[in-house]
Amino acid sequence: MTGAAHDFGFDHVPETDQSFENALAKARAGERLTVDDGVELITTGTDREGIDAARKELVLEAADRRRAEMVGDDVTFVANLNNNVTTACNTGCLFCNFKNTAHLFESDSDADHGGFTKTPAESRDIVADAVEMGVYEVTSVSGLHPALVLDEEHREILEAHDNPAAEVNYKPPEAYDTDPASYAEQLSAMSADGAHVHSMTPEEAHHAKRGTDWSYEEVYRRLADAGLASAPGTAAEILVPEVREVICPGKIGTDEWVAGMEGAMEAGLDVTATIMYGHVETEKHRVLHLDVIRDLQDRYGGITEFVPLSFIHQNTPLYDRGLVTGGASDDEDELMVAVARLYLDNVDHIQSSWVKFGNAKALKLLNCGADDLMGSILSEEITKRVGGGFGEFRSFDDYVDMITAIGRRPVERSTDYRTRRPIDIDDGPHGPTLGPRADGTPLLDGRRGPATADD
Ligand SMILES: C[S@@+](CC[C@H](N)C(=O)[O-])C[C@H]1O[C@@H](n2cnc3c(N)ncnc32)[C@H](O)[C@@H]1O
Ligand SMILES: Nc1c(NC[C@H](O)[C@H](O)[C@H](O)CO)[nH]c(=O)[nH]c1=O
Ligand SMILES: N[C@@H](Cc1ccc(O)cc1)C(=O)O
Ligand code: SF4
Repeated sequence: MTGAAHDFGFDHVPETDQSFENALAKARAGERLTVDDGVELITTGTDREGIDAARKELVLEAADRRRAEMVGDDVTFVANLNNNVTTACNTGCLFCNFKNTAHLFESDSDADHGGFTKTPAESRDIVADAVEMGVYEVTSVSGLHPALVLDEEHREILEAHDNPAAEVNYKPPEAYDTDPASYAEQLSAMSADGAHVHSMTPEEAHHAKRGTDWSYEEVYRRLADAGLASAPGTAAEILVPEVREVICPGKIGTDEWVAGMEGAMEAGLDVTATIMYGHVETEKHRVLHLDVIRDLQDRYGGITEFVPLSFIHQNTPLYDRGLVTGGASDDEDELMVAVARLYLDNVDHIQSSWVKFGNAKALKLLNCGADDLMGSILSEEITKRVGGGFGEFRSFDDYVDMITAIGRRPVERSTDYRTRRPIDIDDGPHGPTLGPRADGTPLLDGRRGPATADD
């Protein structure tokens, strides 16, 4: 926990009855790891202060070998676009600078908040342009706007409350400059041109069922009927209550996050899973988090990939209030990816996120256990707004250059990884072929991605 500026008095500290050597031997033999094993590997031994460089190399090597055994040497990526609907959110997570307080979006506020809300028509136009360019997937994650509801039936239920703003975090669309309409209308707009819509984190699904007794399965079924194809497992952060109390006291708890993911899988959707690490948590919390994910996957099996999201600290309340002094170190990033690969023996794909790591480190992580290099993205907002400086898109030629530079084979994939196309590296320039309108034409030729709508 290099970033933590305080002793938070956590109950979970990295102490074990295991030795580093035994944990490494189990990892190399492909045995299922315990939490203590994971802690020994991610700390390079609790018997030593700090990270031991030689031991770290042994852990990375074991993870790289496991990656090769599980999924081979291909490096995958997807042609995708981020289309986030709104930045309005009152949840107040202390690591997030994506959101803006929702009352700033009200018609009677003249504050310049710098955020946005899109109407379904605007979302549709943005996605249609991207699909025309060859994009396969649209990833959409949004603030919990008080006017956003699941569908019209949900709106009626919320409006029937005596004081919906106080009781169920609901305000009518008329109160705002821009009406985001319902999740169902947004999903229907984003899927209209044939894109795979990857959206609705468990936190958003919780917002989409507030004030009702609907199950997560029911909610995700309705969302799937409206056009949702798979769900991102963000909002996970660190799935240990004592950490959530510090960094996101307004968010759903660990059990609720798990229930949301179960509901999505019960509704037949694929999901991803994430961890956001490198802030106040200890190495023990990181491994406890992996244990929650492995257990969920044992029971449901619908997690297609695990995405380690390294905390970007600039412009966040955690940093501004002096609770952290920075994010994870390079060693911590490498060990997070490696131990995720070794611990999650039931999740095939580990993603290296260039948005969070930049190109050089993202490539290095492909030799530490990761096998997927995310997506073209075209317009990235969450990391950019928080101060991350690694840009907003990667073209297919960028992907081919980067992946061949480390001696691996670039493969375009579908969101669910079930369709793959190895890229013929001699046949450039390269473009997507799996999207509904993709014909191999390059996604971008040095120009910026499609425009985004702003309030
Ligand atoms: C911004 S939220 C949007 C979706 C929805 N409001 C939710 O919380 O699920 C999506 C994810 O972005 C990630 N994120 C936000 N701020 C971040 C930061 N400073 N560094 C790294 N990841 C961050 C978190 O993991 C969060 O769950
Ligand atoms: N790692 C990040 C992602 N990953 C999402 C992927 O690009 C893709 O949607 C997923 O692999 C499913 O196909 N998205 C972000 O916005 N930011 C990231 O850091
Ligand atoms: N959009 C999230 C990350 C994300 C989204 C979807 C995923 O499947 C995975 C990760 C961010 O920028 O932090
Ligand atoms: S992480 Fe999501 S819920 Fe939390 S403040 Fe940011 S947008 Fe809102």
